[in-house]
Amino acid sequence: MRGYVELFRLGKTYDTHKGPVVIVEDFDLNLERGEYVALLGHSGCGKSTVLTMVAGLNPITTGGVAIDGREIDGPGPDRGVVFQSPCLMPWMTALDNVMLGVNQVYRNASKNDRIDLASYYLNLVGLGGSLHKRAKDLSQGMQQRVGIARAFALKPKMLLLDEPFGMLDSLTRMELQEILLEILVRDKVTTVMVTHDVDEALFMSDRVVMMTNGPRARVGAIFSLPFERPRVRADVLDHPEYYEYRRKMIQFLEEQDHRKLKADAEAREQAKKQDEAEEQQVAEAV
Ligand SMILES: Nc1ncnc2c1ncn2[C@@H]1O[C@H](COP(=O)(O)OP(=O)(O)OP(=O)(O)O)[C@@H](O)[C@H]1O
Repeated sequence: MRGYVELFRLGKTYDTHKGPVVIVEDFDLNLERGEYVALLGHSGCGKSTVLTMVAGLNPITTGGVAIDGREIDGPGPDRGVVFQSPCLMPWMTALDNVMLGVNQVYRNASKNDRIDLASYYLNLVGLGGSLHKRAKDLSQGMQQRVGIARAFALKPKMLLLDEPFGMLDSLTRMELQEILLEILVRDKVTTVMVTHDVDEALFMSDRVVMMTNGPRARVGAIFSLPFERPRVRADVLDHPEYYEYRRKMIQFLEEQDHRKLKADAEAREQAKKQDEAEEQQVAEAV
């Protein structure tokens, strides 16, 4: 199957002081237009590495990414990225922070149209009353709202979210999850979200992609979720299959843990045997 977004045999090798390390290998994934996919896996397995390669912010070592039939070769306005922390210009207002990108992408639009566009998305994320507040005077949750408005205002084909709610308190997190879903569904933006949170993945996504532990991490399992859209949190939590999906995801993560512990123990055993063999050789030589 070829998708609207295709990640084909995507791989990343980082150069480290111990030599090259293959972090992600043969990562294959297809997304339909408007689909929401969560990437879940243990810390350090390579989730952000995959996301930043799709964003064009991290050079791809092997394979590639195509969006709407075109292979990417760097960052572009067709992909909006929201990180855990939004990196705003602190001395600029909420509106001007969003205008920064809008001015670049919509150069030919009139100034009023550009202001209307930026204000529209700031309104949608609940910041209609704070357009002219400086970013440094906004709470963390409000700053993240600006980051989300900034990404949407560029009308991207794809939204890439790297733990976007990770720094927020649980009430703000839930509110922003719902706002984000509302805009995403309306604008039909194809989304990949990196998260550690099984419940967040279940509430937000159409499919959850479980990554195996690195090195050489890849897609280990994919869960297609049966919850209807628009999502209502209480209905999702009450769905008869919610806890079964949750259990399967946690089981997958636990199995990865066991495999890692086993692989670490085998590596230690191997190293010990090698040391013993070397000592034996030295003793025999003497
Ligand atoms: N520039 C780099 N050079 C060398 N190694 C790197 C580099 N960036 C990331 N890594 C390593 O690659 C592995 C995967 O990192 P990555 O941040 O993609 O994982 P992650 O699954 O997103 O982790 P987390 O859930 O903790 O954010 C880690 O072992 C990390 O130390």
